Amino acid sequence: MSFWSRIKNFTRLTSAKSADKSPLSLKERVNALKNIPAFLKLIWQTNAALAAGNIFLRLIRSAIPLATLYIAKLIIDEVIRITQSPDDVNTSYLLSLVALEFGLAIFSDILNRGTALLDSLLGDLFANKSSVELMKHAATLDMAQFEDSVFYDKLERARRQTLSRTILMSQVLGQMQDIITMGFLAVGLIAFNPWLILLLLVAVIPAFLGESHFNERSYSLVHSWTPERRELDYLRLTGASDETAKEIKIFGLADFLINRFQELSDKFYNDNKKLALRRAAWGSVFAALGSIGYYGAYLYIIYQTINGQISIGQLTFLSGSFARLRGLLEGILNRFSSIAEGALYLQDFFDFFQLTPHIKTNPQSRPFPQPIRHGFTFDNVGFKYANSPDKWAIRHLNFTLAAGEKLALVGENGAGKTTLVKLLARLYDPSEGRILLDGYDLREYNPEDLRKEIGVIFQDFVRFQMTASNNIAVGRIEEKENLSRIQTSAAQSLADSVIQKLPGGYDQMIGRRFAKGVELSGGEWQKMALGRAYMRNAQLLILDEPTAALDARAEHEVFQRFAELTHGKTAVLISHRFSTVRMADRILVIENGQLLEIGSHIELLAKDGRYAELFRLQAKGYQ
Ligand SMILES: Nc1ncnc2c1ncn2[C@@H]1O[C@H](COP(=O)(O)OP(=O)(O)OP(=O)(O)O)[C@@H](O)[C@H]1O
Repeated sequence: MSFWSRIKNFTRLTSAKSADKSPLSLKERVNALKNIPAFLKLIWQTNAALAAGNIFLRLIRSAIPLATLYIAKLIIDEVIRITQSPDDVNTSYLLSLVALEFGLAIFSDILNRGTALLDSLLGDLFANKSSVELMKHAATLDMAQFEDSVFYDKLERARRQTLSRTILMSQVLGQMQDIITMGFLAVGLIAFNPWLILLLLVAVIPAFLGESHFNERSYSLVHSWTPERRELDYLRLTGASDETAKEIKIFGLADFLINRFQELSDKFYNDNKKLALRRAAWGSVFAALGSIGYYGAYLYIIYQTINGQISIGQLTFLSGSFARLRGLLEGILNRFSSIAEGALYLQDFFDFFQLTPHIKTNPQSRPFPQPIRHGFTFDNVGFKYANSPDKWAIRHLNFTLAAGEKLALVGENGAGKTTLVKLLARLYDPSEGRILLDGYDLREYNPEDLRKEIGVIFQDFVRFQMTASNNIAVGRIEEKENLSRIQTSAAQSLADSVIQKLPGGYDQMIGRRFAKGVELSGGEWQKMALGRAYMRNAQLLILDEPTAALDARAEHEVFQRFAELTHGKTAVLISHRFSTVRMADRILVIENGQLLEIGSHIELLAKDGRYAELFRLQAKGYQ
């Protein structure tokens, strides 16, 4: 088991407040710092050699400032010695010191570039790896989770983290380096006068507290704006994309979208501006305090030099050390608060990995029947979508879809046909009742085994911006190199005639998104999608309005083939066209989520109920 898959064990922290907008407490902020070790482990796991090299170079770098300052002190003292003793003008020691400092400068530059290079390589690898892990984890989650806006906010924040976390990585490593550098410099300063260190701390701490306060405010602001930022992204995309351009132009929607974008972005800008102004004002006050501390210490050192207690070389060493220390300490404290802020964002990242699907593989799962013997039985099935908890999408459904049967679902828009099919494919579990397969609850089977045996083409099937051959192969992606299987499936769904007309044939890129892509018509896309169902060769085939965009001749042909090719297989068809529906063995009429009638075309016509009424209504339209 990789570290990534064990992420949740390392991050048993209070979950960051996802949707609420209240600022985070100090405890939550301190708690978030516990994410840093887990984060460092992730980096180490990404590439141990690069991480070790990075730490090694930084360790060496941390000793260089002290060495440089000390050599400078020796140089100044030597220059003064030479100027004060004209009899001894031997400069070889002086020159060797200058050469040493020169060598150190070159070495330091090489080290700087080395760490920058390792940082960027490691950062890129980390960003790639976390994106991959994010996609992998998202793939394990349930449909219902994708329809939940709180989930989307988490996903969104985690997605943003994958890139910006590389900055946090450099910050954490830089922090370690600076702390060691500071240790070296502090030893020198303490040897001279420990009070100087105290003066330094007093000068720097107010700035640190101010910074952490403002970082926390800024995190809360960004956090609370996640839904609005998602809307901003959506508006930006909708306002300028090939998929929306047509309707935006026809309906003249550009101004409507731009105004909404402007309104939201202005509000965010203003909130941000207020915070930035306060931060700048307080920042100046704290910086002035820091300067007072520094110049106080400086005066003290100068005074000691005038009194002859220390040499000019020591003066430059100490004032240099003090200035470096002040810079370092300020940097460390400020960086500490931005690391703490980064750790809060990291919490979002880990939070996402803590989400677990409800529909899981059951370790004692039942082997999937080969072949299905009796079929699927809906036993008082009811379902509510999590985002509409007050409304039953379907309820009290009792019927059996027998093995080998072709069942058509008929009903008005929103009646619950697609929902029924989604339950059959176990994209969701029923809110009440159960669905049985050959007498056992669907939950007793492994969801992956079930999905392998089901081929569903939804009405909103995906128009993959890929080659023609891949568009069909997605029905059974393991067979993507099996051109003859792809071609056979294409022939069965009538997609072959579409593909033959494409300049690149099966290798033709489809869709407008990428260079040289060819766009298809709605019906042509549908034939491609139908090809996926044949590619699948599953025991249960579900076609959810698969022919809505097909012309009359194509539809007739598609269904004749469908009937021949799925002979003996179980199939569910959803269609508003009764010419198609009547070909099914039985028809289930669904109304407001409930079963109204079920029977063959002949039986339902004889019953003279809703089906007969709708059938006659449509037939009249063709007369
Ligand atoms: N993801 C969802 N979240 C919340 N409610 C949903 C969701 N999908 C569908 N619904 C609701 O569930 C009800 C049934 O929808 P369903 O898509 O099953 O209808 P349908 O019979 O397939 O309709 P159509 O003929 O228009 O495709 C509708 O009232 C719809 O608003």
